[in-house]
Amino acid sequence: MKMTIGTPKTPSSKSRRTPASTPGGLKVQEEKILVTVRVRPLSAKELAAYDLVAWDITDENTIVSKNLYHERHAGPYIFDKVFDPTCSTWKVYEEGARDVALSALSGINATIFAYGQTNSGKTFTIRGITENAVKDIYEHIKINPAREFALKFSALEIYNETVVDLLNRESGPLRLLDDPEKGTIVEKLIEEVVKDDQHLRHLISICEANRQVGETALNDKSSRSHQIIRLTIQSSLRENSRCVKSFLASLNLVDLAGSERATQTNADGTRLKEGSHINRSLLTLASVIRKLSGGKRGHVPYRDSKLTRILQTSIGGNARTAIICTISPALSHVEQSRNTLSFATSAKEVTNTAQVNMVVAEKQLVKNLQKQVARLEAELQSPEPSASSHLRSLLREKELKIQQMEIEINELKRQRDLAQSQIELERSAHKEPKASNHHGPSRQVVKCLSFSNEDESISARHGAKAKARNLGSKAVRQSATSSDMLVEEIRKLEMRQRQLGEEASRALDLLLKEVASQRLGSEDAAETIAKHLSEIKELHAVSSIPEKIEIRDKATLKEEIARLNSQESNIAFLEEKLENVQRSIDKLVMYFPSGEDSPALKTSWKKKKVLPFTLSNTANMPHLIRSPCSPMSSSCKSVDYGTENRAPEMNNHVVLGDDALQGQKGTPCSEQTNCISSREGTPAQKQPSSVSVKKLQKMFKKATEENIRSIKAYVTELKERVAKLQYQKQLLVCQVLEMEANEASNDEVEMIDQSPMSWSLVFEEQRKEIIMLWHLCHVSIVHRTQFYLLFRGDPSDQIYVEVEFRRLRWLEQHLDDLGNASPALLGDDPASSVSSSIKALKQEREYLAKRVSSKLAAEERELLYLKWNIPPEGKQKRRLQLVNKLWTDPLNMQHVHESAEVVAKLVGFCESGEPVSREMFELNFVSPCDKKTWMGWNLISNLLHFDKLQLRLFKYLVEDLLATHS
Ligand SMILES: Nc1ncnc2c1ncn2[C@@H]1O[C@H](COP(=O)(O)OP(=O)(O)OP(=O)(O)O)[C@@H](O)[C@H]1O
Repeated sequence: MKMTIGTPKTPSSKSRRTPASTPGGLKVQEEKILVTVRVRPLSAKELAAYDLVAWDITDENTIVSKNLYHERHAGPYIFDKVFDPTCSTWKVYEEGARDVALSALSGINATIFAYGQTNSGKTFTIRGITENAVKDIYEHIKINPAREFALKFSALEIYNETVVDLLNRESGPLRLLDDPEKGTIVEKLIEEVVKDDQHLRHLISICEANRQVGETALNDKSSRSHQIIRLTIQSSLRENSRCVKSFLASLNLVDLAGSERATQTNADGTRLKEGSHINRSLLTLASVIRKLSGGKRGHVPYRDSKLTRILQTSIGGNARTAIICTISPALSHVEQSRNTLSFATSAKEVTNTAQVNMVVAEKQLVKNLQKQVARLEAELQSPEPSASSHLRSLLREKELKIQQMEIEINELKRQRDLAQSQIELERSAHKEPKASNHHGPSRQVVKCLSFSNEDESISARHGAKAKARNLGSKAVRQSATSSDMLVEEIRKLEMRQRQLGEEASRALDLLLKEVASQRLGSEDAAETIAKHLSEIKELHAVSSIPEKIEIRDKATLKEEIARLNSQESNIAFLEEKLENVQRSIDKLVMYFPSGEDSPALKTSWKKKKVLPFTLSNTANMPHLIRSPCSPMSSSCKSVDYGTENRAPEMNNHVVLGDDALQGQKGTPCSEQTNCISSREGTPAQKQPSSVSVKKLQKMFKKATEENIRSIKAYVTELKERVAKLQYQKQLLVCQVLEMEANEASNDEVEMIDQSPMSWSLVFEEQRKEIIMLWHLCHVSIVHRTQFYLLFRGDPSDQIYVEVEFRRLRWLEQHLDDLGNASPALLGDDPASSVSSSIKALKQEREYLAKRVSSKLAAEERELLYLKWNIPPEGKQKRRLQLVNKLWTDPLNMQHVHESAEVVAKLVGFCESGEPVSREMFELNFVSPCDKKTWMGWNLISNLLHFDKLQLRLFKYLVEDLLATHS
């Protein structure tokens, strides 16, 4: 059967046949391999030997042996073309290779083989084909400016079944690898990007020079190897187009080694070996072709040789293939020529299935289109063909808009009625001048953060809600009152800051006493502590705050912000001092002999959570910030249940209370002399006389150790509270800024109205954005959970949601700008902030994973693993896998909700059963401790880090604001 040859649409092409596969078409085109025969002229040697011409070419497709000696007749052999000795290489290219070769320009793989015995003219022919193909390819590129072409060149040699890179012989033997997409690939084969035709010709010449050649009896420069030159062509339309725009294909130009049998070369051992290898590749090629030409299905031995593995797609695969068989006309080589023609006869029966290869993006495009088609088909078959998902979503959108408009109309109507009734009131007021002003500031609702204590805040909220009801559920903010409230809040915070400072001083006092009474550590330690103490006291003397504040106008508020900002350094100083105290304690703790920290002691410490001192905690607790979920709660409980200091061993009665310590001052105890005088008068004395002095001594030591540890825990707690304070202040500043902004934009409109309905819509939108921002900024998932569960769209949530949204937006922007870091504004190295946020989040997840076993019952755990698709076996622990899945899909609200539920369980959020105050939200960033771990502090550190970034923004904004207003 005659084959059909496709041709790319090139103006220079003498297109005679219908293209097998149009560029861009996806159809798989079946076609036979194009097989031609070229008979070279008799060589000088053959002429000299009076060799006879053994073949007749009866027409352009037929060759037949002359049957000179009336031997068995061979032929006629019919091929796609038979070229006589007078044919030029150009003609051979035009009629036997061109169409196939140029298919590569339109995305179809192409391979041209030269097959024949040694000295028959393979190299001569393939060189000519290559030259002409290069010329045509560049011609085509030139006349197709709309497309962009990218060419890559590679070349290899298979010699003795060893693959060598012809562009880099030194790289040694190359391995063949199987790629699921690309098929067999040659590992580490150099692919040179071709700049132009000259460059390409240069690369070809390098390969020629590098080709393994050897001398045989038949051909002085007989090539003993197979050479494959590969040109990979990618082309795409320069302009975007909706149609398929990018093709990728390879053109292989294959010069095979001599097809004769090895023995015929009269070679020595070495040659035999080469010959056998050559035969192995060629024999495999022949058997592959035989198998495929027979039309039999079954195993095709492609993998039996390197040559057939590499060129697998070219023989019976996704490629267009042409084989030019070269023969000598000489009678002396008639047998070999017959073999070649017999091979060629088989080859022309092989069918290839070429198709246009598109680059991945196009494949994706097609996949998408197929999906779309499938979806549309499904929709067509659905019972409601008209209600496509797109239409439904459009409809929903419209409905929402209508709802919103209705609300707005109602609101406008209501306002009109209100205005009318106010006019009425005004009129009647003129008539009754004594009428009191019922619409004064008391009716205005102020949304504010209240930190004083829970009772206060709750009542404030209730009050606010009651007022809000009076105004018909209208949330109104008015600047003057808000300013007063805010400044008051700031004052409260500062009071608390001072209280914290005082507590820190007290902790230091106690530490000093402990050091003095127990003679712990060195004198240096005592001195250092005394120094810190005086510094803290000094600080508080300096930063004393006026008790009563009078806020009358905006200017005062701005001053307040400026003052507040200058106070930051005091907080930082306090933090630093607490750090120093911490270090002093650490030093002291180091003085204990290592064996002291017995497991029994540890257990006792963990279980009892006793505080050694009455401290000032009991007295101060009501004034301190508490939160049901804050780390404070655990320590508060321990204070409530008693601050008695129990010695860790037995139920002895050693009490190291504050008073006891006071009494011990100046009565140092010396262990070496077994003296227990410092404890005289303490309940320890009441122990039975059988208690040995040594035992008592041990007990004292342990009790002292506990005291120090308690102070340490206490200082930690103070540090956490200072951190929270810091955060609250920043939130306030944010509120102030927001008020200022609102004032600026609403100078004429004094009141900001927002109906509860429109707020709920805004809330939903803003919450979604916040969730996305949390994800992008790697915010703590405990924080996300608490925020998510606390703020569910109540009108009073507005300020919190706005503040959160605002700071996250800034943070996101800041993270975005990392590449162009603006150190002038940001100060520190911002890059570290991203990585540390990610690190902190990772730590947090690890911490939460540890809590899975203790916080969730086995059954509950299993259910969760099932629900969250956690396999029983995996590289990571299941609990970590679970936690790692939480809060990872910000677009899926169900995922978000379920994540929040799991995290809430893990941190024990709200597990105390107490209602959680929104106003206390910012105190709840720390996971409930469990003082056993340091996680609480880790989280707060994370938070601090986060806030420091914000702080820079606030300062910048405040300065900007002040500058604008001044
Ligand atoms: N059609 C042709 N017209 C003129 N000379 C030719 C033709 N074909 C081949 N020759 C000449 O015949 C000789 C052998 O050709 P060539 O080296 O291409 O053979 P080959 O089949 O590649 O041999 P080997 O397998 O040993 O490499 C060369 O000198 C070449 O110039």
